[in-house]
Amino acid sequence: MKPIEISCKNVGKVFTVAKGTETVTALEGADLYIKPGEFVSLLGPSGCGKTTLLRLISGLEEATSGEVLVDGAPVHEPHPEIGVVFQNDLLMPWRTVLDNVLLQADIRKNRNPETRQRALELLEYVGLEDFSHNYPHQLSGGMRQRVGICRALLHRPRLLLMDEPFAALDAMTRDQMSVDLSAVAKQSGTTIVFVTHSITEAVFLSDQIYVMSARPGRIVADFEIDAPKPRELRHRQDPSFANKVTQVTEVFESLGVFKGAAAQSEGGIL
Ligand SMILES: Nc1ncnc2c1ncn2[C@@H]1O[C@H](COP(=O)(O)OP(=O)(O)OP(=O)(O)O)[C@@H](O)[C@H]1O
Repeated sequence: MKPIEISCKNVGKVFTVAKGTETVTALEGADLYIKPGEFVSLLGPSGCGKTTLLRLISGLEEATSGEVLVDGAPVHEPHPEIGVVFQNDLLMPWRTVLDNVLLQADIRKNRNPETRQRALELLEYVGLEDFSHNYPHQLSGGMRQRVGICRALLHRPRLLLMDEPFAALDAMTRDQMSVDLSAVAKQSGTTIVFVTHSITEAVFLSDQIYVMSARPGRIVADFEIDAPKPRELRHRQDPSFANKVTQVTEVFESLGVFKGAAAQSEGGIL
């Protein structure tokens, strides 16, 4: 499995809305490069075009300007070797955990002893070996997201796209999922593009962070994180981690996404 390489050159996306009478510029002049096997986060405020950029990379949506290249070739349709994990786990409630993981095998018509074995191994890897015959409603939110990750990894995707996969989880589960994902990323070696609003999550997980401005989304900064992987929660206490979080936070402050407490206390309506 050779992980996918991605480059976006001056990519823009304009949506036509209101029955064709108005347009929304979701993305403008986005440039980025993702090395094969890299873990990259797209980080930015709500509505800045993170999901749009992810959909352009996946081939589900076409750019209105610029180019999206996957392994050097322009993307015009969904790539077959992609795995996707969304904020909502989208598990099928009538399928068991194992059958949910095997969904991709059923769609690709290759359910066989080998894919079943791989599904069971993936479930064991994420600590769900005792739940393979349970149904989604019998699991916690974190467990369901783990099933979703196993399902996305079943066919050994060369690219894993994750759109705020932990957004609906409580803080402690989210921390554990980050640790688990760091290990999964290292072991699978696949290229991962991860959308998040969380600065600490992005710094914890990524090799590279692309910071996006508010709409129309532009890439305004990028940061390289070269800490060894897989990462553990205690690494968040390292001075280098704190420095990186501060640097990224300062970019958002300079963009006016975050305001200081002094600015907040002006006005006196409380
Ligand atoms: N299919 C669409 N048709 C029209 N406008 C769209 C469409 N998809 C996205 N947009 C608009 O494009 C902009 C960017 O949306 P997008 O979902 O990419 O942002 P985001 O950064 O992922 O947001 P969030 O963090 O809130 O999920 C928004 O203004 C949104 O309303």
